[in-house]
Amino acid sequence: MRQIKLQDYQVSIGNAWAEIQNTIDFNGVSKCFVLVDAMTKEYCLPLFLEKSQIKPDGIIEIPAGETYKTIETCQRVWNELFLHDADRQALIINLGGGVVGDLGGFVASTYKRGIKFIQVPTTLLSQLDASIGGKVGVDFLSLKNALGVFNNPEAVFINPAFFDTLSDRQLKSGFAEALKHALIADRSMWDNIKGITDLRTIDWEPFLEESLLIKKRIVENDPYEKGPRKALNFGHTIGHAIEGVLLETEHSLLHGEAVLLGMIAESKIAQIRGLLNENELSEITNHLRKYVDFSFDLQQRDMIINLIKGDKKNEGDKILCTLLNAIGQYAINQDISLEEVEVGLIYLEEQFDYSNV
Ligand SMILES: O=C(O)C(=O)C[C@@H](O)[C@H](O)[C@H](O)COP(=O)(O)O
Repeated sequence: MRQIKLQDYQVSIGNAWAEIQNTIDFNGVSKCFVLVDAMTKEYCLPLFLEKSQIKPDGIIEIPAGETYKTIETCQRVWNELFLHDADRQALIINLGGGVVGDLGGFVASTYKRGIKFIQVPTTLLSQLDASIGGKVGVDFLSLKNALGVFNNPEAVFINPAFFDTLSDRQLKSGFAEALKHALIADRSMWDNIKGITDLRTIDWEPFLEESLLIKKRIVENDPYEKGPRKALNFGHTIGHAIEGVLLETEHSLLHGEAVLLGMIAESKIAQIRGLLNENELSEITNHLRKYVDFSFDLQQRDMIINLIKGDKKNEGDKILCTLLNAIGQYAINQDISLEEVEVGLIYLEEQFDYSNV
């Protein structure tokens, strides 16, 4: 078991099951609820209850999938908490992927002006991405995480044991966030990661720790994303827009898949701006493309552009994107034009020839 200490909470990686009950006891909790979605209820909850020996006062279930990361789903959960007479000493354990963690954290942060919560992320994506940094929220008007707050959990329990419940597609999507951490901050991690050929054989505990230490450094330096934390949004200006547009279509993508596409398109923009050279762009594209084994459709350009214009990082009319200026180095607040976005999207289409799915 490994531990990462952040300013006001701790992340345990590995078998720390008994620590979950200890955290509940330490916090003088009146009632404890476990939030699951339909998938984690079936595939993760039995293992979680058996190993942690927790006896929750209620299991609250929401439907699975990004389309349910909405304020309407929050209302259902708030309603359940009221029905169970949850008071301000109640605590929610969010057992699931990014949607459960982000939405559950938001529900907890706003219920009776805030109750405590614990994150038990079950997907590779949520373990690497949403688990630390305190960003909680929901989507709105197709804009990803448009409503939300920064609020830290009491503790985070990460366990690769849950990866047996993940499909290869989910695993690859989650891996995108590790690729992102390496690309923005660690050239040698990138070189190592390029050597990985089979995600199922990774020794996860040290791998997760290395990747999360990058994120920890960034979020502790800038918890409210005034500056350097924007580095973590590399690939997200274009990625979030693609994800949002495709969300309700038959070609919907997982978050990490959209971020992979975003990282490729944004690397092309960095190259035309002279931040990356041709070789670096090819190296990034050639490695990231190994994880792009899904089709995608970028034809709804106007909608993609509209969502890019609504990105949280923008200021006024300026689209402020995070780009790479070398492998392992980032440049925030890059004021990119719509023409450059178009070049990035065309580059993506050319790489994969998925423009006519
Ligand atoms: O923790 C962060 O900060 C990140 O930007 C991590 C992202 O990978 C993550 O997807 C995040 O939720 C996106 O944040 P948002 O504020 O752009 O919605």
